Amino acid sequence: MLSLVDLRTRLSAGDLSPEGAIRLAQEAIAAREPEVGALVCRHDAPLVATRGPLAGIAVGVKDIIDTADLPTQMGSTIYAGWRPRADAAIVSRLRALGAVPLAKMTTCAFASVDPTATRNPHNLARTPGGSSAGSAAAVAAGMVPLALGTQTGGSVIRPAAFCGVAAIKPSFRLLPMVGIKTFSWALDTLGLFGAGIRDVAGALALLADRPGIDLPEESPTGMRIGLVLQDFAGEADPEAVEALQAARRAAEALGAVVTDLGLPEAIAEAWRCHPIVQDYEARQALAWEYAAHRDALTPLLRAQLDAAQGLTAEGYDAARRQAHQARRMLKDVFSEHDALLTFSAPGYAPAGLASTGSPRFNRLWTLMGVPCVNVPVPGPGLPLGVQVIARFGDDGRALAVAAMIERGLRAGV
Ligand SMILES: NC(=O)CC(=O)O
Repeated sequence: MLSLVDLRTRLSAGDLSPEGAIRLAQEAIAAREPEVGALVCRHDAPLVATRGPLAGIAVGVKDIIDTADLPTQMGSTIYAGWRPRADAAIVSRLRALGAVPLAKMTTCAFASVDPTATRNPHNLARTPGGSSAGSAAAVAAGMVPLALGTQTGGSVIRPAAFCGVAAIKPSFRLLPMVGIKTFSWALDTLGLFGAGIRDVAGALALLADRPGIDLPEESPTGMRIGLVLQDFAGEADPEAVEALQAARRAAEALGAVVTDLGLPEAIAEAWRCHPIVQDYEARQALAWEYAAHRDALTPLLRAQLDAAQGLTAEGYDAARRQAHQARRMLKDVFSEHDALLTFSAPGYAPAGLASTGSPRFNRLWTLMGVPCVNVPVPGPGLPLGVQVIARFGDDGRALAVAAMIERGLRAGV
């Protein structure tokens, strides 16, 4: 994979030019795209800035995020050829930092659940996950060092786990959602994919203009970590359970105190409320598409919006009250824990391309608005990941604990 940190080191040392770094991405895309299918479209001869902390960094942009110089098609025929007038705020930020938004990446239609044609680079007969399918697959295939995705349920963390890459779904609204097609305004969150935790941390610190988010010189010690099985979300597959235990061992070997933690029922109830909030808002956010182009909607999304027609404002308001109560209770949990450790996905990437997998281990945390980091777990089989979660606004701690666990796992402790 292309490491953003390694590329920046070579660029700073003058061992690599910005044009040369972009060429590395273009060559990798040419080599892997035919079998992976992560891209929707790309610049063949991009303008390459020579100044800025991200000069020479090629970025993949999920195709619900507006770009003024490339079409934004939402993964839907309804928006075939659509050309936004302006860049989304995050794309403008990338350009201001010198980065090159090189390609638009495949997405499930409107960032929901209908699968794309993108294949998992680790096993082309399996899904890369969704809805940020192309972003996760492109980083995993070494095509780009950084990719943007979004998460409403589990669309950043789950594909990152399936593809074996690092990713963060940051605290809610840490990054601007201006210029990104809305599915659920209470949930939609921009996320980042990179080769490793340090790559994602460095990118987020720059994009959010918060240097404190980047990894500290020293790994944190004595971290109090709550290991959460989320049994209300169902069982995880044996390989996911083993990956979680390996992460626990790695954390303990590096001085963390890991305790099994059950969550209060009010938080479990909020997990059940996520789909109500999501689908009630999606019904409004996609009202035009549903009214004017229902037959052109992808089948799973069409069924999802059909079912959403029966949701009530009263039910939506009750779900939001439950989420608010759960967020308050989660603050108490984080008064006794520095981070939580849980599953990133139920197990390996599902076989075939018919499903992008289940967000059942992700959706609660999206509703809570807390920072979530996927840590790839090395192993002989298909990629697996575990999820490190910190309190709202403490993205730097989530990344620091994730980097500690990543280091322990890589060292095989
Ligand atoms: N957009 C989403 O997060 C949906 C999903 O988890 O697949």
